[in-house]
Formats: sequence, C-alpha cells, structure tokens
Amino acid sequence: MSSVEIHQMRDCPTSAQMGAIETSAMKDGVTTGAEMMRRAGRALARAALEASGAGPGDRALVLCGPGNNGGDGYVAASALREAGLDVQVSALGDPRNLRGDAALFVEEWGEAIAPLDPEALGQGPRPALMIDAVFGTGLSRPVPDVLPKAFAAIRSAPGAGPLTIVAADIPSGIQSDTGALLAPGGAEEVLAADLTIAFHAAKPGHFLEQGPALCGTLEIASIGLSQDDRTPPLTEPHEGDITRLVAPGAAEAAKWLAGWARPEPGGHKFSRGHVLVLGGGPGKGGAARMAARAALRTGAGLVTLGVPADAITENAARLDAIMLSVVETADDLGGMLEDDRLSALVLGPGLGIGERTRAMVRVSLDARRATILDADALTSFADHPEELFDRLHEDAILTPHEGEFARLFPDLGLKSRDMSKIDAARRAADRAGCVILLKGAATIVASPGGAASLHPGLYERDTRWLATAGAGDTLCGILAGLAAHAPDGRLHGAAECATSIHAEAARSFGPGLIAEDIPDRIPDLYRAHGL
Ligand SMILES: NC(=O)C1=CN([C@@H]2O[C@H](COP(=O)(O)OP(=O)(O)OC[C@H]3O[C@@H](n4cnc5c(N)ncnc54)[C@H](OP(=O)(O)O)[C@@H]3O)[C@@H](O)[C@H]2O)[C@@H](O)CC1
Ligand SMILES: [K+]
Repeated sequence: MSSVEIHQMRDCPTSAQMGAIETSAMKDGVTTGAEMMRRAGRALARAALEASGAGPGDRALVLCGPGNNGGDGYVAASALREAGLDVQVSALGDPRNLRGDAALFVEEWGEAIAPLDPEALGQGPRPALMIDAVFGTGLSRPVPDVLPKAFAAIRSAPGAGPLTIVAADIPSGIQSDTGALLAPGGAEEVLAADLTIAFHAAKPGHFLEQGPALCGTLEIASIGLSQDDRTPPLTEPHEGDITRLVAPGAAEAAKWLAGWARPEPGGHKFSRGHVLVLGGGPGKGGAARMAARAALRTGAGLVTLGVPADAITENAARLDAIMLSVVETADDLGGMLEDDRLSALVLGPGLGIGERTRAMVRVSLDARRATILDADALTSFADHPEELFDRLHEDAILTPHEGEFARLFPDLGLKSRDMSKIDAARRAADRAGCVILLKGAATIVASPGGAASLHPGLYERDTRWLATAGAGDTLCGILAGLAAHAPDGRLHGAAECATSIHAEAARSFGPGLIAEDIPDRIPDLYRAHGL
C-alpha cells in the first residue's frame, strides 16, 4: 500500500460548532478552557519561532484582541519571553476588560501592554516576528480601521531583516465560517499572514473566498480535544449541517478508493457499468471526448459517445475503445435508454445550449439513471431553473462552477449570497432535490438535508494547475466512471471520490497540465493506491 493517501474525512467546524466542541469537552472533563488556551498559545509561539528563525534577543510583537483569541496571544507572549525574545504586547481594547481564561493569562504575562497605536508601532524597530491574536472565530463585524493601519505601520517600520507574521487560529478580519474579509478596502495585503496556526481543526474560512489568500501556510495544532488525542469525533459521517473536510491523508484511503474503483473479481464489462456521454455537433466534440475518456479510465466497463450524425466522422477519427452512436434527438436518446444496462449519463460538455439539450435532459432524468448535468446542460435552464428542479431526483447530480451555479441559483451566487459557499451549496441541493458539486479551488459537495463536504485544492493539496480549459469535463467523466456502478443513493460519496481522483491526477502531473493529461494519470494513481 502506498504512503500517498487520497482521502480523509474530518470535520470542518463552523464557529458555533467549534464552540460546542469546546463546551462539550470541558463539560466531560476532557480539558479546561485554560488548558486549551495554554496549548494554543504555546503552539503559536513554537510555530512562530520555527517559521521566523528568531531566537534569544530578537524582537517579537504580539497583537492581542478583546476575546479568547487575544488570550492565546498572551500565552504566546509569555512563551516567547521564556524563549529569550524581547517581546512587546499591543492590545486592541482595554485588557482589563478581559474575562475568564484570557484574563488569567494577561496576569501571567504581567508586563506592560501598549494600546494598538499605528503611529507608535510605525516608529520601529520592526520585529522579527509578529503574532496576530486580535480576532479569531468570534469576529462578528468589520474590523476597526485601526487594525489594518497598525499592520501597515508595522510592515513599513524601520528595521533590519524580514518580518514573519503568524496568525492565531485565522487571520484577523477573515470570517471563520465564510472566508469573507470583513475589513476596509485594501486591507487584504496588509492583514495577510505568512503562517496560520488553526486550533483543533481547519475552519471553512481557511478555504473559502479571501481566506486562502490571507492565511499563508496553514497548520493545525491540537489543543487537547481532537479525535487523535482524547475525545472521539462528535459527529457521524454526513450528519446534516456538519461539513466534512475531504482531503488526502487518511489511512483508509486505499480501501475507500478500492470500494469505488476496483473491478469485482469475476466481473464483466457490463458489471462495471456503461456510461453514455452526449455530445454536440461537428467541431464541438473535444469536451465530450475528454469526459468519455475520463469515464473509461476511471473504471466504467463501456463508454458510448452519442452525437448527431454529422459529427460521427470527426469523432470516429478520434476514438477507438469509446463507442459511437448517432443521437440526433431526444427521441433517439429515449430509444437508447430502453437498454437498462446504460447506467450513467453525462450531459453538458460541448452539448450546446438550447431546446435540443433541454429535451435530452428531460428524457435522461425521466429514465432515472445516474445522471450528471454540467456546463451547457445547466446553462440551458438558466431562464427556467424550476423546470429543471421539478424533474431532478436523487440519482442526478449537478456539477456547476461558480458562474453556472449563479445562473441556476441567482440568489445563492458568489456576488449575491450572504452565507458561506458551503451553505449556498446546501441550500441549492435542497432546492434542486439532488447532489450539487460546486467546483472551485475549494470544491463543495452538498446533498439535500444538509450533508456537505469540502475538498480543499489548496495549501499542501494545491491544484492551481487544474484551472485549465476542459478540466471540468474530465471531472464529469471521472464522476460518471464511478457513478456507473455506484450503489443507489451513493452519489455524494462518488462525487467526493471523483473530486479527489481528479485533484490527485492533476497534482501528479503538475506544471504545464492540460485537461487531456488528466485521464491518463489515473492508472498510475490507482497503482499507487494498491488497486
Ligand atoms: N475556550 C475557548 O473557547 C478557546 C478559544 N480559543 C481561541 O479563542 C478564539 C475565539 O474566541 P472568542 O469567541 O472570544 O472570539 P474572538 O475571536 O477572540 O473575538 C471575540 C471578541 O472580539 C469582539 N469583536 C468581534 N468582532 C469585532 C470587531 N469587528 N470589532 C471589535 N470587536 C470585535 C467581540 O466583541 P462582541 O462581538 O462580543 O462585542 C469579542 O470581544 C478562537 O479563535 C481561538 O483563537 C482557544 O484559546 C482555545 C480555547
Ligand atoms: K487571529
């Protein structure tokens, strides 16, 4: 079995869920608030020393806020002092107003605490490291102007050597549930950290919207309540409203992948499923061909491309193992679907926008196969999304990018939503009555009823090379290849697995990736996972 692992599920808690996890751990006597804060602050100090290379005699600045995030900062300040650094603390708000555990650590710090004054901070000398412990999961409104001003002043203060900024839990200004930056315009650059130490678990805001741009490197520190030390997970897989973080790294990875992709012993090609990809007219076939190739590579036993008669010659010249059929109209498609061995359908890549596509989508959905709707199949319903929603069912899945998503769900699109991308996908899944795979650097899979998972194509799983024409078409194909033999009602899991395969295939290619490369990386990936 490979040491490279493809799939892991962990909770990605909202700020309310994080509060509940902490409260329940304290109630059960697993830990105390002070113990968690001590661990958090010490982890911060350790990481900051390592990242900055600072040592005894170097200057450190700790910015502390008015809540428990500030409490972490006071612990870190004491720990840095213990390590021999010359530490200065600057606070937003009056530290005498701090209550509970944070107040305890203010007392333990016991030295001067300066107010957060940009002018004074700008006089330097610039520190070697700075800890941002102003706001964490409790940020509830835009940060006061003084905060970005103080960051800007510190950055440009006179001093030798570089400044390393380490954020406690999440960079101050990033809303931890949504990733939105709640700060005046232009604050993005000054508030960015070099390293973020998230406590207990990564939060949605580390992956969404402006979050990734401000976090720098992301590391997770245990504070004594995690699954791997003392408490069991508080949630069941796919419980409503819990977001699961699906990322490479877990030991069950190969087993999980094998469950979806490995052929049954003694099986035949039909037992591995038959995928039908519908394509458009002449000169428009590339997207559907890439989806078809990805489906075959992923593990469908047979793949057929259905195209209008005038596109047959072009496609025949390009295809061998993939079969070709004339599908001119929705009636032709209905005829093909009388063969109930056709187990998964892909409609969208290169299909064309308009009535032909709408009619094909209707026939496909009425046939109740695993049906993947993407690209043109979604955009064809932009004017009347209800017509699509009325027909969708639990064996269908929509795979929009943000633009297509906004066309179908205008009130939930990036520009108009007042909730996280995760909640927007959940809301959309409820409205549509099927699984939604909302693509992006962080891809969300959401099911009706609240189950949601987030696949982070960020940080150590960076998938930036996937932002290339046709990559989405190959994701549809991979999903079809899995869905073709997925047990009923398992499309959420198939979508998670497809997203992981797609991302890992792309990552294994790396720089210069084009969409055609993706399907052909899958065999190596499978082999590496012991399939
Ligand atoms: N036991 C635990 O819970 C542990 C928690 N831990 C740490 O605590 C963090 C969560 O702590 P938290 O809940 O106290 O929230 P935090 O982010 O410090 O901010 C809240 C304060 O800021 C204020 N405020 C908010 N927005 C504002 C604005 N725009 N402008 C001005 N003020 C604003 C807000 O005021 P209010 O909204 O109540 O008026 C309140 O005073 C978490 O991220 C982790 O680092 C760890 O130590 C492990 C143990
Ligand atoms: K912070």
